[in-house]
Amino acid sequence: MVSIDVHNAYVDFPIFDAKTRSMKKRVLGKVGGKISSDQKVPIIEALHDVSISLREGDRVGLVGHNGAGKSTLLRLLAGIYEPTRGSSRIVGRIAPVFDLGIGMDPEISGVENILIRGLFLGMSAKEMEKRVDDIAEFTELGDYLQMPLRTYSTGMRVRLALGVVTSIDPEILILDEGIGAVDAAFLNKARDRLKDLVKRSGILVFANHSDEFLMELCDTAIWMDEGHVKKQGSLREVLTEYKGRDPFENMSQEGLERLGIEPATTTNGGE
Ligand SMILES: Nc1ncnc2c1ncn2[C@@H]1O[C@H](COP(=O)(O)OP(=O)(O)OP(=O)(O)O)[C@@H](O)[C@H]1O
Repeated sequence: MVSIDVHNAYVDFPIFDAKTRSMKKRVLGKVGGKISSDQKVPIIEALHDVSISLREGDRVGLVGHNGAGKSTLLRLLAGIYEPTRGSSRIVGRIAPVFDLGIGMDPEISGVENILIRGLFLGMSAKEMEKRVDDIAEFTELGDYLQMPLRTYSTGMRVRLALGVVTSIDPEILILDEGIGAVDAAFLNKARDRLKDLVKRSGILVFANHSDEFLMELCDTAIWMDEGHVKKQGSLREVLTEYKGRDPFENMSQEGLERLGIEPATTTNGGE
């Protein structure tokens, strides 16, 4: 059974080369974790006393302002960072998708990159061999799949990367912003594959700034603020408090239809 348990975890980054030269005017900081300078070396407190328990079937969206600690938390949940203090216990095979293009080699072909990227995401060579034709078809890259990756445009690389990412069978799927940054037309095509991917995953943790995208893939959320968990609950509840308005309010007609929500439910006692 997959699970993630984080107890009273802190992640600190000591900064050994912080500049001591003061500025003429003190600038008030609004983003980022707290910087403590009681010690000789300034320390950025990226995560502060975080406790989270996730189980099979949990689909969690991560929201918060720039520097709130979302990426650091994702890295902690993926086992990439160890807590400076506190504990984290992760049971299950993790597929961390922080950057779609990571692990791609420009000198080898598209097909070879599909296989290697799959291994990087925890699949076996045999499993990837079985999936390669389906991925190739999805990307619509045709003969380009035999060409070195350096000949691809940015969008072509994204197609390849998204094809691989949506073909894996992760027990724990950790998705960072990047995946929402692909071109809208192709994302539409990838939407069903992404949804299937999430259905196959034991646990999903997904950091994204788009309400629509979050609502499509997640049902609960965690709001990070200055390195700590400010609120945890249903996605709608957390988004409403974080944004100061109901996320359904400004959603496009198409978005509402896709989520299977009647537009009338978003207005106050509307027809
Ligand atoms: N490798 C690092 N070294 C030093 N400080 C870091 C490092 N990574 C993150 N931080 C700091 O930790 C805090 C949290 O950063 P993090 O990247 O987790 O925020 P975020 O919520 O993902 O932000 P954004 O939405 O801007 O990507 C910030 O203050 C940042 O400066």
